[in-house]
Amino acid sequence: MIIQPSLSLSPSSSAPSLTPSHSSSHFLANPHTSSAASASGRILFTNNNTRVPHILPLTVVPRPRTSSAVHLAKRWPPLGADSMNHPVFGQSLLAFIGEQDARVEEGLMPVILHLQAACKQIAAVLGSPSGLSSVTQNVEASLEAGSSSTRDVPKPLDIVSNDLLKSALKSSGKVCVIASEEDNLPLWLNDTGPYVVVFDPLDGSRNIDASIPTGTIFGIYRRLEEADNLPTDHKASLNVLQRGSRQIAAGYAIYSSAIVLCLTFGSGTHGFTLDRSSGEFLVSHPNIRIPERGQIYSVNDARYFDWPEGLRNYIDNIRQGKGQNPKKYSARYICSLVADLHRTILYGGIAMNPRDHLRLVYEANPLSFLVEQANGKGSDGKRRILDIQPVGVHQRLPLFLGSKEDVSELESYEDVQQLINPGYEL
Ligand SMILES: O=P(O)(O)OC[C@H]1O[C@](O)(COP(=O)(O)O)[C@@H](O)[C@@H]1O
Repeated sequence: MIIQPSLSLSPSSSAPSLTPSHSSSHFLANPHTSSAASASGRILFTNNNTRVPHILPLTVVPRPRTSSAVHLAKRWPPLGADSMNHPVFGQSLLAFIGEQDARVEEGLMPVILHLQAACKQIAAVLGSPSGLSSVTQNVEASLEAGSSSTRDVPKPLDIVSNDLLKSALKSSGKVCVIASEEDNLPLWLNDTGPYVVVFDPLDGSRNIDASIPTGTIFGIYRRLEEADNLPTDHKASLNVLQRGSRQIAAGYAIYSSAIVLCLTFGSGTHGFTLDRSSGEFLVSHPNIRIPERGQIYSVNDARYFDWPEGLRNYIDNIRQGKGQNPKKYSARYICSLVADLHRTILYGGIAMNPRDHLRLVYEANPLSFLVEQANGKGSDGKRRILDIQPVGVHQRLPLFLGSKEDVSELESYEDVQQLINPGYEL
């Protein structure tokens, strides 16, 4: 069985197409297309004044078993025999969350399934020529903003991704409130949805024009029933500003040479790779364990001279093999948080941004929860991320994620948070 969104294509459409006017995009559906095409999220956008794309409720469609697991095994030789011999290797996401006892509470399943459908749709748009046509628009947007930096200018694909996720979460019927990086305020959806979802629709989008990997990040909480009788604005804030330790699930999707969805439901972290032939996410990285210690650090070290002494000493030491690990570390920095973290989760080491830049609510908290569930550690350099009480939806902080021993060693230098934050141009 697979679950697919009851949506599809205009009969004439075989590839996603994004009109130049992203703000009026509309998602068209045709129930007669093949399930693989639907599940891979082929999308047609047209200009018709409808801002939020429509995603209809999910339905279950029978599907014969395929040899997808065999293809996956060929694709991931570095995982080794352990992962591939794991009993859930190659299982579909639906089977994984549906068949494993108590892995996911029943009410949460529609939320996860709508989220994964939205991620497939985002991936489809990102991978389409019309998605790439946003390059021109980005340049124009930058010029309009009177700056060479596009940091604060949302790109068309940020907005499209945001709209897809919002529509998906709304359609699930299970979400009372959402908070997105792209929206100033939380959005109250309904009074009875048992879940709260926070998300960054498209992290790393400054890289998009060069086809560098990007990602979607999300965290899920239970609705605070004790706030039910408060005014909407108030209860919306309280619900989205819960401590990260209260998350019941979190995930990210990385859009790269493979599209991988990493999820935790509070008991381990698992990776699912999109099988393009069937359009399904299949278990490819069961029960990920970050190595206790790695040999890679990831940071924008052009900022070295703005760093405090503790951080400079730490990086100087691990580069030279003078840290707790006698091996010399290598540097890797993509400047795309999800991609830098995904590598760190698989290979070990530490990924960081020491300045107040990344967002607590929808970046640091979900990623820390995933990392902890994979045996790693998430810190702001002084405190466990998941213990910090958020005070604002878009609150920023320094972030250090990765192998337990590497993050603990970093913390032992104490003075590791970059306090100078001039706002860099690139
Ligand atoms: O400029 P820096 O400090 O290297 O920051 C890069 C980080 O910013 C991000 O691009 C996120 O920034 P935005 O949320 O402003 O897009 C991350 O993906 C990346 O890790």
